[in-house]
Amino acid sequence: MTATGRDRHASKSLGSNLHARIKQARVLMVGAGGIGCELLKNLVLTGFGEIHIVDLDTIDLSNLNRQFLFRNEHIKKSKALVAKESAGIFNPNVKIEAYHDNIKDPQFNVAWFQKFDIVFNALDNLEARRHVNKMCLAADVPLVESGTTGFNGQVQVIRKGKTQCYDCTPKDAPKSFPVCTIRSTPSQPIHCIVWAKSYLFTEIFGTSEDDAPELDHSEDSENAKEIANLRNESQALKRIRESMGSKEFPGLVFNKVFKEDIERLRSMEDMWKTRKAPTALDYEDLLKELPSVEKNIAQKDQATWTVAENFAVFLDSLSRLSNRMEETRANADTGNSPPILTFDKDDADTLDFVAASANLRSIIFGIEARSKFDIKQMAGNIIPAIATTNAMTASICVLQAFKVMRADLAKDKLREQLSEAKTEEELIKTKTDEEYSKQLSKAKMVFLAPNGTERRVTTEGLSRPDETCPVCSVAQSTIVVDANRATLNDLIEDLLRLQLGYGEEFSVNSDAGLLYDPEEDANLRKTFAELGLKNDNSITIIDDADEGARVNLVLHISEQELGSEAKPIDLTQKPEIPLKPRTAPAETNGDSRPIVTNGLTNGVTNGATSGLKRTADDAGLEDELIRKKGKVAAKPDDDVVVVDDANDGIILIDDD
Ligand SMILES: Nc1ncnc2c1ncn2[C@@H]1O[C@H](COP(=O)(O)OP(=O)(O)OP(=O)(O)O)[C@@H](O)[C@H]1O
Ligand SMILES: [Zn+2]
Repeated sequence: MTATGRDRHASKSLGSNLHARIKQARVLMVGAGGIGCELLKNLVLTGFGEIHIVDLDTIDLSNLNRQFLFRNEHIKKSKALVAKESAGIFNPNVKIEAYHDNIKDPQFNVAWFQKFDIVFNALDNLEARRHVNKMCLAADVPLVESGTTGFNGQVQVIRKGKTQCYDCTPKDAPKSFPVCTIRSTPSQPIHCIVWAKSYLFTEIFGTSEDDAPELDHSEDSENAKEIANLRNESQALKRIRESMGSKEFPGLVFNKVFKEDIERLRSMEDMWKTRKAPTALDYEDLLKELPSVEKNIAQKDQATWTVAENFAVFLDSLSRLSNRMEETRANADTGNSPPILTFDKDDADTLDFVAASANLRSIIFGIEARSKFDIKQMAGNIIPAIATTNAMTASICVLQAFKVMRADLAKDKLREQLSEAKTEEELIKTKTDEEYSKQLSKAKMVFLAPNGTERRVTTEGLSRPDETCPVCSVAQSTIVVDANRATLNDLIEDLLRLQLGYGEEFSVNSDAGLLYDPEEDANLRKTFAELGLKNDNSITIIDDADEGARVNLVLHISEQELGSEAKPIDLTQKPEIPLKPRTAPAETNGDSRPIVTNGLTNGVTNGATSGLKRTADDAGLEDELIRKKGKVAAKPDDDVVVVDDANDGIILIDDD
């Protein structure tokens, strides 16, 4: 298709104004995985002028079934760079920049985010989502946040000061299990799988179970003694680890965890009054059965293995992993931290070990064994990623972005008209802001959820920011600092007291902790450099005044050498710092108060370990979907809005 042909159709569909804006837009897409590949295709084909892609990962075989920009020959190459190459071919008019980096890297600072008209998140973990949310708030750039889990999907438009941010609604921490259930009283296959993955595997090949998020170590007086016993067991296992590589090693490990520990547990008779007591396994007996086991049993991943088969896979994978540890150790440079292995559902050696160990434990406790295939899903916490869910979600992201851009357009147009009419600047600000809110209220929170046997798209108006949200209900500004000259006292006296009118009761905090409060004045004479405050760091001012306290103020540091006659520290722009809300409106948290309250009909607005697959838990999706489903299901979904203004385009992009 020629460029003009391409433009003609897009312009007709979207309207010439929006289309022109899209062609000039510079957008950022964070994550080039399942949603990202679909989204990039949409952005490129729509004709967004300049697209920047950030992804830290390389392409894996398991990505190819749904991340259609990647092919076999791309395995191990950068996702961002390959996505750029593949999608670039779709539309030569679009400029694409790719970064094979972590979005949390310091090069992607607030000033860098400010270059974009809109940001799209296509991520798979809470931490990165939270980071981009914060950066977009600091840079005052609209964010389209999205996530999918199986058949469920969600898209949310986030705009500073207008809508809820990603952190306005609490997100659940990943599921964890009490340590005693995992270590002493398992009753389900998942308990044995978590034991194999987060305890046995990590004690032998990793660091320590203390790091495993799936294990809840909180003690109460009743289980304190058992937890102490379990610690001793772990210590004993650590000692066995030292004999890795020796002939005795497999027998020592097996006897420890499948015999001695089980016999100790069994001897605690009280525990087994209401439960079936475990039965230890015998290493020597099982060795005798080995010759009868098929050689390629580990490949039969759909079958439920017998005790002997599990034993065979256990020994074989233990030996494969031990050899790998030995090799890593031999190749490691001196001075490095000790070599460790980490569980990866796609790493056959680690999966075989976890599957066989989990099943041996299940057999001991009279729990049904599972196939390796099932265990892979459960250990990887996997809800299968569904290509069509990603595709639908990615298309909704773009439709929502259109609405955000239309709000910008409307605001600019009104500003132009008011300026021509020589309207006062203050009034222009109020009017254009109202217009922006009104237009933005057409954007929606969109849910994709299976509803009975039918899959449906449902929407909900966006809510106003939560006034108690610690992330978005703060004031922000940037300060220029000559770090070798500016002292903490300059910040406090000149900037906070004189320019911003702070009183006596406030504190200054950095990521490292408290820098100043009325009782802590030891740092006053220190310079920013001496305090370790650098470019792109931020400090938070917490107002503790009894009366009229203002919300927290976050100041981003822009380090610059300022001439000796210039002030060593200054604000780039005077921030507006609203008062803290008087009462915490906890009961309104998560409701959908419209972002505009002036009687609009479609009210509303405002308000989903890298490399690991997204789960409902860490994507923070499932609860929210369940919470909303009942409410939105009743909405009629046959509202059709036909727009046929030449400048507004003819396709239907409204979904309310
Ligand atoms: N901090 C980060 N910086 C940059 N990219 C990130 C960051 N965290 C996650 N990502 C990227 O976000 C993408 C999310 O995509 P997706 O959810 O499809 O995961 P995936 O790893 O590609 O596939 P799988 O579903 O097998 O986990 C991944 O490509 C991942 O590398
Ligand atoms: Zn918030």
